[in-house]
Amino acid sequence: MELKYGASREKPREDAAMQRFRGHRVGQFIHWGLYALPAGRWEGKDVEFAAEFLPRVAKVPQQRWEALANDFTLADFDAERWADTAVALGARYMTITTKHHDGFCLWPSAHTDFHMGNTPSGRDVLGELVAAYEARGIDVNFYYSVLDWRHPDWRFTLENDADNLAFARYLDFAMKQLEELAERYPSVKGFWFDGTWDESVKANGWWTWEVERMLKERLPGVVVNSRLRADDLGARHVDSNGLLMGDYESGYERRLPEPWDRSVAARDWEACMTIPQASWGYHQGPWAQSTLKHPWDVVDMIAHCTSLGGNFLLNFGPRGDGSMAPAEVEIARTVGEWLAVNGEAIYGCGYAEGWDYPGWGYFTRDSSTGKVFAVVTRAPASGRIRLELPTGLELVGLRLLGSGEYPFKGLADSVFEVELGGASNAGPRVFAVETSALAHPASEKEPNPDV
Ligand SMILES: C[C@@H]1N[C@@H](C(=O)NCc2ccccc2)[C@H](O)[C@@H]1O
Repeated sequence: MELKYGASREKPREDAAMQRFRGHRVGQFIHWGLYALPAGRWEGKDVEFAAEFLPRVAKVPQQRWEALANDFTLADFDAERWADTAVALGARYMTITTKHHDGFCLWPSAHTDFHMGNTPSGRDVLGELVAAYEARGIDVNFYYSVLDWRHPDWRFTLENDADNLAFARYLDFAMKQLEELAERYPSVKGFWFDGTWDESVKANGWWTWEVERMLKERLPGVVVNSRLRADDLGARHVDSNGLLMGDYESGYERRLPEPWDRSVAARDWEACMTIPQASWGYHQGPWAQSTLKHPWDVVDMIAHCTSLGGNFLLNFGPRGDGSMAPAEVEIARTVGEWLAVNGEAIYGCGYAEGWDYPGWGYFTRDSSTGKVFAVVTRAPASGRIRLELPTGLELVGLRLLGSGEYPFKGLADSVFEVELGGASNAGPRVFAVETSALAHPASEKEPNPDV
């Protein structure tokens, strides 16, 4: 059907900026704002919900929440140290919350009084972060919440003309803030929009289309997530013709494509993930701190995303004083050490066409060399994995990354077995899989009939 505000293309972007973003595979998400000060605790009680939702869940009066800006001293904020955490993680890009749902801005915005300029330090947090990360060759993306609990013209629904007039003023305010971000920080590589699920935004697909157009006009190459977009009829992420809006699908929040499904690989996409079970902002309570993910589970998620052609954005929630939480830094270090040895199977890699899901982990393929990797994240109890190659291929070499040539046994045409031995304390093993065409015509693999 004819859409004025639908998808702007039918196929994935193939320009250099998008190829760069796609090849990054691993990003660092950062949620930092006033919510890091109470850190999930209000009036002496732990609020067992996402820390960045505290003002809503604890029904904090607006003035009391705004007063937190006076305590936002940045006593231990050091952009260089944050950027060093991204290097330790092996992240190739970082996405920072410029403004979350509470409306507080990490830059001195000319369009509101609720920003860093009106805090004791007055520091331009965004400016310091862009400089520190880009000095280390890490691209910076901006998260921006369209949802704004504080702005008087924000509306969840549009019930009457007064609502429409107010929300038009709000959309104008948000557009001006986005123009301001593009103007002040022109080296930014992408925008990650959030808070676009309400009826008010869905009824203004034109505005979401205009935002994407404006950013791409001012910042050629900039990458925009699908979560910004609604079409003429209010369809989100994917328009009413089934075409992806924005440049990559961003619906995977605290979840990955389950079950593993090769159809996901048809689009660019990114999954974002918390380190605690369910808080993006730092939450000091045992409800969050007792649920931190194991580094090897993070590695599994990274390989899962890569195997389906997606990026993985791991979230860090710095504390109220600006320091990174030690437990999160430790996870970053462990994952980064794994990537330092095995990143060859992740960076610049994606879906391995023709290689079935093996169950014990994932196959990935280097998008430029075609080299295939086996990432073993769930070693079977048998201590061995079965490598089933696409029909007509035979295994000519196996290289354990970080180690060297590795033995294997042929069981049948295109079926091989690899003894893993005990668990590795260096985390999931990765093998580079070298194949060649079978000398004799391969017998077709027995298809599994629909029994
Ligand atoms: C990337 C995440 N998206 C924001 C969000 O509102 N997600 C939906 C949500 C709804 C209810 C509880 C927590 C999160 C979260 O606060 C993070 O910023």
